[in-house]
Amino acid sequence: VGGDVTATPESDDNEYLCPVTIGGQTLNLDFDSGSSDLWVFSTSTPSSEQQSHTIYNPAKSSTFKELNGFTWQISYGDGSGASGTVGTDTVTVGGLTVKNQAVELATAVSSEFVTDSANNGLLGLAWSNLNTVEPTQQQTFFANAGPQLQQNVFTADLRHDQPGSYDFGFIDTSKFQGNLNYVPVDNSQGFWQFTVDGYAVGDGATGGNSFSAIADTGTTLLLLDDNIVSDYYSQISSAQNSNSAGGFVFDCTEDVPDLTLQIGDYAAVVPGSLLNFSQNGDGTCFGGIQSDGGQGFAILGDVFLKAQFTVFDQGNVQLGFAPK
Ligand SMILES: O=C(CCCl)NNC1=[NH+]CCN1
Repeated sequence: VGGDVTATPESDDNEYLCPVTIGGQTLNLDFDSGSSDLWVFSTSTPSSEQQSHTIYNPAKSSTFKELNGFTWQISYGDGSGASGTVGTDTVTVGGLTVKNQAVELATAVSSEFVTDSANNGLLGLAWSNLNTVEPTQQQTFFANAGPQLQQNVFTADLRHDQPGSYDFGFIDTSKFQGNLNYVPVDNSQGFWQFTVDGYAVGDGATGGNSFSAIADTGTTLLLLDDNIVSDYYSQISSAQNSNSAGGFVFDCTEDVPDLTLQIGDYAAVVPGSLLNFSQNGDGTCFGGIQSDGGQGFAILGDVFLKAQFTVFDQGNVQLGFAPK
């Protein structure tokens, strides 16, 4: 048994939304390999915060069960957050069904979520030890689905300004070129965390120290150590770190170099076209590479993942990458 679901980018590829059916009700959720809670806008969300969101109504689901007294509270790397209560229901993603899946109902959401009306919640795809439900931590959809999958994997094929897909339980070899390159994952912090062995800017030599990174579909950009960020933007003459823009910007007319991350034997190339991320409206453009804020690991978000086909292998605790 497996599932294939379309991942549709919001404007500027800010995030990717996928249809999920919960107790017969379909909502578009942000699939997030950097967190492990499945939460939704619901009838428990204050009406002032519901705005034009699609909400889940547990009272209309014949399979919903309240987990009495259970709560959750999450904060994300970008400072956004949400909290609420918990129940279980039948959850279906691309034809793959999990019964008695923990579904977290938002009773409070931060402004980033209120104003993002296309996003009706998140489906966490990191490891279950990151789940925030108390008093009893809950399993992710992918962890619960594992036993019924032919291969205990899910894959991500995110694309620039066009629909991509997530597949659960199988690897579609038509979605990538050549062979998959696997690296071991350290899931002790709950992330899809692995080691990057070096980097190169443009057609320069590969150098630098090895560093830790997480594969995170829930983060928009490619967040790296400040030294690498400075080295990269030193190659773009008009680049500057703009407080008002919130990061590095450069003239939109500039030729933007590729970035290559050396992952074991695999040279993961992120083309310059993806690194000129968005227009600021004043002739400057916002870079797809920005600082990771010095938190000790890099965050390889959608800007990186758009350039690779990625296998999240729960069975063997490893990640696989291939060009597309
Ligand atoms: O929170 C993180 C970073 C973990 Cl280090 N990624 N997931 C996410 N979801 C919404 C915004 N960001």
